Amino acid sequence: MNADSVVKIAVSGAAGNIGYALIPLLASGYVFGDRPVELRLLEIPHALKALAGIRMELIDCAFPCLTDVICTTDPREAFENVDVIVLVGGFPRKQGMERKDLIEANTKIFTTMGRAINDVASTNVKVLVVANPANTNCLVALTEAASIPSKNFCALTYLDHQRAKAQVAIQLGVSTNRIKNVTIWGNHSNSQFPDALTDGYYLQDDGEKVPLASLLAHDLDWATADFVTTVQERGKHVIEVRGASSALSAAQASADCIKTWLVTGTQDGETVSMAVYNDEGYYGVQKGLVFSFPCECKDGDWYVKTGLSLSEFAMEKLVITEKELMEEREAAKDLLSKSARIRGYSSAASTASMSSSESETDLSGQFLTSRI
Ligand SMILES: NC(=O)c1ccc[n+]([C@@H]2O[C@H](COP(=O)([O-])OP(=O)(O)OC[C@H]3O[C@@H](n4cnc5c(N)ncnc54)[C@H](O)[C@@H]3O)[C@@H](O)[C@H]2O)c1
Repeated sequence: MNADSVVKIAVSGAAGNIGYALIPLLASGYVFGDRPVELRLLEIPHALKALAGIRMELIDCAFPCLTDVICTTDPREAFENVDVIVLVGGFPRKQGMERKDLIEANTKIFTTMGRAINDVASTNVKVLVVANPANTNCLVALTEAASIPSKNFCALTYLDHQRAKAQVAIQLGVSTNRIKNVTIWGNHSNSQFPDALTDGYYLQDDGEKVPLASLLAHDLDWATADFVTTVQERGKHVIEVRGASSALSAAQASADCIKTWLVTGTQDGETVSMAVYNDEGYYGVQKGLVFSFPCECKDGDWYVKTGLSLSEFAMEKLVITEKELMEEREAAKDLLSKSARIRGYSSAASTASMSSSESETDLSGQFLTSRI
């Protein structure tokens, strides 16, 4: 990205709870500094009126860097030649809904998103998937966007990463920003493995890195049990207490993920958790899954940190979350089988490709373009 040019950012699900909290972070300069920003806000037709209201509020904020706000129900208009796409819009889990039904509904949406990205986005576009099931939605989108490098995609586990840092900081009675290199492994779901012990450290004033494994040596029961379940179930707990999902922290984590990935990079020796396409079989995890790993970011790219030595306990946890992701991929694959350009995944139907006109009807033809 050219540091002076307008940064064009598309946000799907922009009128939803996370969208409402995320958009000001993108428009205010929090992520991209004083670079001019153009926003393309994508929604489904019934949310278009609410979106028009958000556009009014954005105008009223008088953000100095915000050059334009385009509201649309057409993913092609939203994604054309943008630099960044944040996919927040998805089909919500309803009471009594099976996980496979959730995957089915979202696979349709993310098939459409992926194809639109493929058809109109620049090959340099960077895509962050927030909507759940985030890892598998990301896999579907990058599979369909075959002309865009898979390295340009990631799914959000940065919120889980921040939750893990905060829990360790509370346990040790220290400030959160001193806790580095905790890792969320695997899926953004209850099967994830929040790991403080493998690479985590406490950064002292003098720059010395004290391993969390030694600081928590007398607290291993906590680090391998309570800590893990607290982070895994934090989203559910917030809903119970707040009566609504964790939109504020999810928006903040989305903004911080984009900023670290695309603007600042990680500090030397530091990692953040990002769910990325595993084309290398990192840590023995099956190739072809979008899996959360410890990542370093530099010059707009992520790199999985390799060479960490995982305990037997950690390996067992990785297998659990890997299995869930394989099941999700299997469920999505059945739906993708008509188009199925599944990267790293052999499918008998993988050669038959659906045309983009077919794909538009996939989402019940509900998109209509409307530039407000
Ligand atoms: N990865 C994470 O860490 C994380 C954390 C919290 C929430 N989430 C997920 O983020 C998603 C959004 O959460 P929310 O609280 O904002 O939900 P929300 O229901 O308030 O908003 C979702 C918005 O998406 C829109 N939408 C639905 N289908 C769309 C489509 N095909 N195209 C464009 N927009 C569409 C809806 O109209 C709605 O405005 C959910 O899937 C949620 O589970 C992820």
